[in-house]
Amino acid sequence: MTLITDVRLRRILDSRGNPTVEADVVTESGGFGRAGAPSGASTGEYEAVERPPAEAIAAAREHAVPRLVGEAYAGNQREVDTILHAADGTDDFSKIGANSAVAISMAAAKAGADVLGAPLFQHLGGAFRGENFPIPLGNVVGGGEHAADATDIQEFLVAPVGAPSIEDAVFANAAVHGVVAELLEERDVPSGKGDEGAWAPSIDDEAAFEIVDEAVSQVEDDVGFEIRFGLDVAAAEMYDADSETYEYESAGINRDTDEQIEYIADLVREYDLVYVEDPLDENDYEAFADLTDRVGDRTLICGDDLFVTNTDRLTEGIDQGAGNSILIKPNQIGTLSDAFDAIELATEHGYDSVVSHRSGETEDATIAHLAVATDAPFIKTGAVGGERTAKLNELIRIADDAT
Ligand SMILES: O=C(O)[C@@H](CO)OP(=O)(O)O
Ligand SMILES: [Mg+2]
Repeated sequence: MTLITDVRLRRILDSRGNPTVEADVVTESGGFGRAGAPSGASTGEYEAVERPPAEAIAAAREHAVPRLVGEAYAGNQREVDTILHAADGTDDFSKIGANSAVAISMAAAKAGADVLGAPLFQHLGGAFRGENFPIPLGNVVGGGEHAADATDIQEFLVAPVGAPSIEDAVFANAAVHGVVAELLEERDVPSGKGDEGAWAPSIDDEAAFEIVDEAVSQVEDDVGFEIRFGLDVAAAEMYDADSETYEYESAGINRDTDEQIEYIADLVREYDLVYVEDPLDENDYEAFADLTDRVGDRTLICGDDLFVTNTDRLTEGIDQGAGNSILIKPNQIGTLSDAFDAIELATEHGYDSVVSHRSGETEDATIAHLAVATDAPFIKTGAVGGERTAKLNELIRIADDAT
């Protein structure tokens, strides 16, 4: 029933207004799945390769589609993803593009779920999933590669750790986003939004810490459950290999690796941060391990550009004690099966998985299902904005048995 009878690929717009790949997968019995590839701005050096969409589509039509149509079963995700790898033939999807690969992989999963008549999370995770929900990390202030003339730290992320339900959690994050706007206005700081819908004011990181800390406390008092916050430093974007320093442009400060470790450890203690992503350069496992030694017992040290959802890189991290958490972005590695493998390896070794959006997104909500299917403790998918709320609202629907 899930034999694939058609795969169609097209260019659509992503949230930045750039083209991206959308895939439709149709099965013999009329099952249908559609998925769009997201796209990063602060991409890791070791990610699978995103090709220009028109080229990725042409290459996938030539090499992958003929191997799938009439040959593969959408309900057999491993088979679909193995074929995508074989059709590509490289280590990093540089032939058909990780954007074509991930769109087809996710569309096939949805077509498989459609034939089964099951919600996607159940098709992917089994009958006993759907009870636990990830804590949503909501980006409320940001800069870095996601907005010009804003904070050096890329993302200030609200974590409603005490929320009694996913609905309460999602609304709490949106409330903090709203209070941040009020606090900026009180200080006469004008602000637009960055790529992920976070406020992107022209302030330094110190001011951002004060504002987010205050906004979190206000909303915590209102809602009556614990809310904390964390960061995506995206430090690889700040790191200058020649001077071997992290450049904080808005503050006019450069920190060497030891100073960076000390600075982040101090922030963790001062603000009781629950989460710190990419605090150090993507090539520096050793510094990650050092920081994890110091504060890994009280916060998550998460590798995004460090691990790129790649089991080889995660294995290296596990061996060295680098971090205690991994960001999971299916398009970084190219298929859902690969993303699953990374989550399973992480779980086996006590690393928390954080399923994540990209800064360039579509309305696709697959990551909401992936997080529930794998029982991931966190999801990072923004706080507001249509392409972000697509995932958040899908989590609310899953909890309401309405998918
Ligand atoms: O760095 C990140 O974690 C992501 C998502 O927030 O950004 P981008 O998609 O630009 O890599
Ligand atoms: Mg990141």
